[in-house]
Amino acid sequence: MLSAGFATESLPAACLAKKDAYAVRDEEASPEAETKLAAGVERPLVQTTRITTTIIKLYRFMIFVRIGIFVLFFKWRITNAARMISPTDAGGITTKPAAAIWTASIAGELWFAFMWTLDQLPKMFPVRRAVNIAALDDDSLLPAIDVFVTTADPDKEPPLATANTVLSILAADYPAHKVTCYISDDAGAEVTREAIAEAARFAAMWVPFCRKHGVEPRNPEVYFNGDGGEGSKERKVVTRGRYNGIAWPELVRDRRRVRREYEEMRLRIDAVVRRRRRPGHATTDDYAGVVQVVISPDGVTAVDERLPGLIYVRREKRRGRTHHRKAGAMNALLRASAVISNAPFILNLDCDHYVNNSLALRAGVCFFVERGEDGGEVAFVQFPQRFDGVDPCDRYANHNRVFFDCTELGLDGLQGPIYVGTGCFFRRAALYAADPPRWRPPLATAVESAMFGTSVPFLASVQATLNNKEGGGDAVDEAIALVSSGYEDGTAWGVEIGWMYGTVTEDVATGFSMHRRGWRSAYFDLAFAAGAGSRDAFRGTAPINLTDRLHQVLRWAAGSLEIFFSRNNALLATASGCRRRLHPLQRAAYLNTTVYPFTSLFLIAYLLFFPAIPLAAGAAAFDMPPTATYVGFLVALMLTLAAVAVLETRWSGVTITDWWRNEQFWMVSASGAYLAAVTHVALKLAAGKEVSFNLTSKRPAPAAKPPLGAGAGRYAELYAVRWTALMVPTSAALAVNVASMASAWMSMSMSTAWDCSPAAAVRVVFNLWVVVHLYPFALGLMGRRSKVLSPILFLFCVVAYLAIRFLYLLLQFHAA
Ligand SMILES: O=c1ccn([C@@H]2O[C@H](COP(=O)(O)OP(=O)(O)O[C@H]3O[C@H](CO)[C@@H](O)[C@H](O)[C@H]3O)[C@@H](O)[C@H]2O)c(=O)[nH]1
Ligand SMILES: [Mn+2]
Repeated sequence: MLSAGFATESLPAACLAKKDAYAVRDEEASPEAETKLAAGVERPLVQTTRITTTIIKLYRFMIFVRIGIFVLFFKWRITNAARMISPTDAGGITTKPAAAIWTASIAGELWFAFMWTLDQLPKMFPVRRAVNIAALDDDSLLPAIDVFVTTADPDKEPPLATANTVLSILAADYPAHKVTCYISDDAGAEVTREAIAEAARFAAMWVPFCRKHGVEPRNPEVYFNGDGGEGSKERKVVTRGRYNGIAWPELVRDRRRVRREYEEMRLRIDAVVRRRRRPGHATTDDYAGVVQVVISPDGVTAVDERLPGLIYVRREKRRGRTHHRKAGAMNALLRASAVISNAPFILNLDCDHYVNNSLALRAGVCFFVERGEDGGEVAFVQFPQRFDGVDPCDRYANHNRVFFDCTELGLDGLQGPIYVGTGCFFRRAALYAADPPRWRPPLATAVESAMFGTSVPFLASVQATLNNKEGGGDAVDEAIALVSSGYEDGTAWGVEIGWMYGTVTEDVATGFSMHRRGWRSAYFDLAFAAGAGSRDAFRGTAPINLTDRLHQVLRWAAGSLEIFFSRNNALLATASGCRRRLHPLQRAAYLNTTVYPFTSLFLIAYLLFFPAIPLAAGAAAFDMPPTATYVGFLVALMLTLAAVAVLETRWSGVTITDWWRNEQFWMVSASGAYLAAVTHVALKLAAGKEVSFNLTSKRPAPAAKPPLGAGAGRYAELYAVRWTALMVPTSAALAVNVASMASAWMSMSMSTAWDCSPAAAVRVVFNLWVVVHLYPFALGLMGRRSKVLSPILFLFCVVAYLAIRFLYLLLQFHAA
């Protein structure tokens, strides 16, 4: 479709001319691509190294070996099936249900193989990034940044935490006059506004303190009261090391003073929150827009130290009007900031994600100021999402290590990782539906109000941005008009421009809309690049409670399917008829992130129906004796799966435990939450029922009374069970597989005839495989009792018994 104000007719021609769209180029980047601010910078700012170890080569090789086995397996399976189902075959299956099961299982196996391949292929060419932050030491070289923080519910997102996030941004190591922080309050809550005002007051003391002593992290709550998850020890060591000498007593003195002030701020915010809880302070979803300058972008505080600008934004909400959740909030901020600071680059943080490494902003802009290989073509830079307060075992795979530390690295080697929300830097022009310089026709015409809306100052700012000029102003009144609920009516907002609407995972859709235009993106793990023991750029909170976690996964899965059934479908979407702008493997990755919930349909058949049939039917009617070929294939597939996994952990540095957690949680969520997501989206397609955005709670739920011997403890959340319908299919699967094992156990001890059935042996192995995957789920269901009863012991007995039994069986089978 249209791209902002550029002659679109010439686009396909331009695409054809650039045949090799995704090869690494060595030609000069177009002059437009250069940020003029950084003309005199020592290059390169960003160093990209492809991982070329022997391990990665083995890894690629094993992927192809496994795909080869898949091909052979399915060839065998399908010819075999055709013969088996054929009614003329004497030894074949004759009953209809058996034939149906046979067919369904082949379909399922094909799907699993397809998904595995989609998952692995984009990881074959990973890269690592390093940045040269020191090269941007001269502050005049740094571009301006607007930081967007979104908050939506003061109950689930405590205002104190939001205030701390804001403080960590204000205190980040970046020239104050080049940072403006915008906070979007989607609850229209007075309490949030007051908390922000308190934060601004305290910032006058906090920011100079951080700068003077170089403290980390610059989130005061974590600095003073942090639970030491990431190492309070480290904090002390580092600070002491740096303050060898006379400055140490001074830090202690300052720290005490600032801490006292911080505690007072905390108390004041607490008081505001309590006041709000009283009746009469209910929030509504109907209120006027507010844009309030809390700290003026060019203001100087009392202590004569400049602070970054801080703007509180409450977009207008009217009953009966859709507000498009986070995407709508981000778009409102995009417009409001355009007429105030109009920085060329934007950082998005959710209200719980604070700046944990004060160099994060400098690291982020390196990618935009760079003009080398990716010069001027990087639309966004995603940072890994790291979390505080996750239980050490990471029972529900909250850290998503395999995604952040493998998949994103792989995609980074293929033009661009996926945008997954908080912790991401953007190029403003890319959000205005502009094409990257390489695809951009030279003629830039007027910015159309039909797309951008009718605000003249805003259109002027868009024009300035697209032409790489500065421009902005302090049009606060105009900003209020820009956050009105009707501004976007009849425009291209959410469709072409800004954050995308129509899905609850606006992040994936928005990143995709940029990639399809030919923009690249980057992934940067600051802590890894800076070496062992370094600080993550940002940190946030994650739901460690099974119920919350399942709801989060449900939302992601439903949002992904919404994208699949939208104009942003990975297979169909093109930009101006140019298919070549997306790398095919990048497309595969997007396909993967949008179809994965369908896995649940097959998985539930495997986990629930297939094991249940012999139990219910009572007879081994459907037991086909597994042929040696079949068992051979199974073993080969399992071995190659393990080999690929081990090699993957070796090149990426993810631990085997992380990988295993990931596998386990995959089964837990695929059997419950994905299934619900498929249902939701089917309902949406059939009956137009919207998928709801269930905000993730950032505060631990009030812990239930601890039983004797088990205190509330640090991870009390982990043991609070709140039943939800999402748990039903998974619980059923767990029950069926345990029952199936139990019945096998019983018949093994009762009859000897059964012992010789290899079909039953295969089934028990499968049951066992399911149960070990669902083990974290079982722990979750047991809640607090899981601490007392130690289900490990119980399961271990079952497993040990079955293993011995199985070995015995095998021996007998071979002897016979
Ligand atoms: O109407 C809304 C709903 C949400 N939000 C904000 O959106 C953010 C993300 O919400 P959260 O409940 O924390 O979702 P998570 O699943 O934890 O977040 C991940 O997934 C989301 C997409 O589902 C992305 O938007 C996030 O950036 C990403 O971190 C929070 O800052 C909210 O305040 C709004 O501003 N308005
Ligand atoms: Mn979140």
